Amino acid sequence: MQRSRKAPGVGLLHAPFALLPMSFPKVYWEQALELAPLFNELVHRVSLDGDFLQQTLARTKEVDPFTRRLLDIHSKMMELNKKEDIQLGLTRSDYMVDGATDKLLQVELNTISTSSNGLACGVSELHRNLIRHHERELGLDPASVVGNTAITQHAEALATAWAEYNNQSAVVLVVVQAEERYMYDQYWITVALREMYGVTTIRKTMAEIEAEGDLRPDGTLVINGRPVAVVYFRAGYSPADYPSEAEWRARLLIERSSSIKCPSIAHHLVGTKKIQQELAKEKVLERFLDNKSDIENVRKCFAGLWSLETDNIVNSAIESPELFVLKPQREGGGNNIYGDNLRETLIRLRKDGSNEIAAYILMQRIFPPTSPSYLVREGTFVRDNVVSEFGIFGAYLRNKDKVIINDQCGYLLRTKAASLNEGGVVAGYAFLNSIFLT
Ligand SMILES: N[C@H](CCC(=O)N[C@@H](CS)C(=O)NCCC(=O)O)C(=O)O
Ligand SMILES: [Mg+2]
Repeated sequence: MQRSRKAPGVGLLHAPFALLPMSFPKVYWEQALELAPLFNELVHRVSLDGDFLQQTLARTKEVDPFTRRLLDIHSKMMELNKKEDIQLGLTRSDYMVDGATDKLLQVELNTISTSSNGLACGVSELHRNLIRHHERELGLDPASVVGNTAITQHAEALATAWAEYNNQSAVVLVVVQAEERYMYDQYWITVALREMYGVTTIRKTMAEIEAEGDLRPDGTLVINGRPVAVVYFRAGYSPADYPSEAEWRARLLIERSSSIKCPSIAHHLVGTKKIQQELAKEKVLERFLDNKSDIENVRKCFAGLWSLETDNIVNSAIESPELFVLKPQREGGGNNIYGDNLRETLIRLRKDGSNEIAAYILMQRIFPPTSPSYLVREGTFVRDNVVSEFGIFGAYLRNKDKVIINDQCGYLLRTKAASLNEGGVVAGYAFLNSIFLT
């Protein structure tokens, strides 16, 4: 409808969901839970190493204007020697079970706008109700559907960060897209913030922040007279979020402020695919994590990750493109390259000999086991053979040397037709799902 995506309550459509929960082996659930605080700590440590971020992304910077703009803001903060005493990271580490080896492999680590934290809770409640309602026919135990703590734990992390900022009249600023199909996912978090913690949130686009935001001499970010304690980015992760210089000025204004950024520019950069690929190289984890078994546990969930500088890998990807995924430094779903398109892109990049290869990474394609499912979209269902991607949200809050929160904070299961390459709910491919442990 005309004003849907702008005005709440107009032109509602239910989010796509799988009709019944998916059985998920407890061993993988526990492994992913154990990894959450390790990835939180890893993201934090890497975000502090500005030179590592700049050097690893230096070649990408030459060919990818979006990443270059992010890096420019990051280097400005380094020049200013800007310190972020209070750091809040709300991340999500996404995994797939590799059918060939039964290993849980990380697809990627998201460090900005990790969404569906709201809707994911709704799906597990919906599944519980359905199973309770049809207990006889289904023969499933409603209590076996794993509850989702994502709303309450995200609200708790944001409220605790707000309290650390220690200004009673301050607000949480939610940075949103001008047209947002997913606004109800966001609302669950902001309603919980108000009702559970009495914390006020305001929703602004980057353009509105540029127009209405100011920095006080002490660094306080003020929007319409309200000091901002926390900036919660639910936009700003894609070039589409920066249609003009105004949005880039807004990002810089936020970074220069004393507000707690979720994420800071450094935290944001840690979530790029190039950094993911660099961290998978020999001995790199040892730079950031101390404990041997932690390093072991993180490393064993890494899939194959390569830059395009390694000829033999590019050759095998050209020969069998179906075993790889070609990834640009983009977030939000729908950006990855598969199959024949992957082969053609690699051949073109090789022929051009251009350094555009630094804009991409190659990743081992993971083939999870398939199972039947009923997928519900716009009130109708289809039965299909599906695969799923399992994400654990992470919350990390630190004030100088004090780690206040370092925990998992809920889960997201996304299910899609096994025949599809791309995933993503907002991107229009995947369906929200929940799990029962087996
Ligand atoms: N509109 C933005 C959507 C933000 C977004 O797409 N985030 C990516 C990671 S960057 C993500 O977490 N996707 C999980 C849900 C999916 O599969 O679509 C919001 O509400 O914040
Ligand atoms: Mg992502």
